[in-house]
Amino acid sequence: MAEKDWIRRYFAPLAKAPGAAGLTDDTAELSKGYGPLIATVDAMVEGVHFFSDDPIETVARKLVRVNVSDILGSGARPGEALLTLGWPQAGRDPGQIRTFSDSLGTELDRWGILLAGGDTVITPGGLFLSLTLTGECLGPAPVRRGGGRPGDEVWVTGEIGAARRGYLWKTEGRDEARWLSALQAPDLPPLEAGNLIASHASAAMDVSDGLLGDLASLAAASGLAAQIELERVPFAGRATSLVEMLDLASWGDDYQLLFAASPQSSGFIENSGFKVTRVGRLTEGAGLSATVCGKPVNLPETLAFEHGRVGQPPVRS
Ligand SMILES: Nc1ncnc2c1ncn2[C@@H]1O[C@H](COP(=O)(O)OP(=O)(O)OP(=O)(O)O)[C@@H](O)[C@H]1O
Ligand SMILES: Cc1ncc(C[n+]2csc(CCOP(=O)(O)O)c2C)c(N)n1
Ligand SMILES: [Mg+2]
Repeated sequence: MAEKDWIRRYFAPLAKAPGAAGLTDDTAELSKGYGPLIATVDAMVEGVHFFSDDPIETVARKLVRVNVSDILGSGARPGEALLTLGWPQAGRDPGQIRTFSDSLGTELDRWGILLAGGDTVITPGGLFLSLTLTGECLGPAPVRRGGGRPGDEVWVTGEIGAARRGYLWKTEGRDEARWLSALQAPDLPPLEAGNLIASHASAAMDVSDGLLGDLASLAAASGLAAQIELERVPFAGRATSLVEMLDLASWGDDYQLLFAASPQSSGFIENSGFKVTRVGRLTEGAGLSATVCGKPVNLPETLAFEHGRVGQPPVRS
């Protein structure tokens, strides 16, 4: 079996988008709902975003989720997807493509996403994946990082740092095995989080690179300063020291949602039906400052994951 058979057998059955043309044409016609149409793309590379021995099922799940978080964080509902699959020419059984497509199909269904098309290639390197995902805004426009106002409260969904704990377990045998699942396929807030953000957030984004760095980005985009109260952050497990808090809050791979909202919305947000925690606020000024129980803390220079930065851990498999 090769490219054409993989597409026909494994991906065509998933291509439920009305404009997918059964994956037999050059282009897909994308659907547009009532709200503005948005798109995001996130790639995943073996040894950079996942380990070579991660189950192919979780690689498929993570690929979908890292994109869904961007759509929810814009106050939108996921729509249609385009998949790029770069399969290694050696070292990985092509029989895994079937398992990958089964898991991908289940995960796309879970979020109501319809596959519209994609591309399949062989690569001399490791497994490479990229998903492009559209979304339909639930409000009149996407919620941007830059809409925050002075006095807005800052909220985060779910927990922060579970994937970091999974990585420490995998690479150093530190922490507990139970966190590995969060590294392999992050837990996301539910679809309703997109509605909450559309209705109440002045600014929002997903937390992919690290809570502290991402909050600094949101504040900068809004032309404001941000203050974070670290003892309020819903860390996965118990963070017992400042060093641990800073580590969990600056590593990334969380895919939770970070947003700013007027204090008038706080009652509604607290009763959203899923986990959302107030962690800080936006003020006039610039930059990020942090406190623990009211005491200012010094923040490290590096607050987020960044590809290509000197000092980033080496690519590993
Ligand atoms: N190679 C590229 N070409 C065009 N636009 C890009 C490219 N890389 C990033 N961008 C754009 O830059 C902006 C920021 O991208 P970035 O990947 O940092 O977003 P993010 O959601 O925080 O990322 P990630 O989920 O990958 O951590 C987005 O608008 C994105 O579309
Ligand atoms: C094998 C392996 N090594 C390192 C990491 C850590 N990691 C990789 S990308 C990223 C941030 C988001 O990336 P992007 O900006 O591409 O969305 C993080 C925290 C991992 N998950 N697996
Ligand atoms: Mg993002």
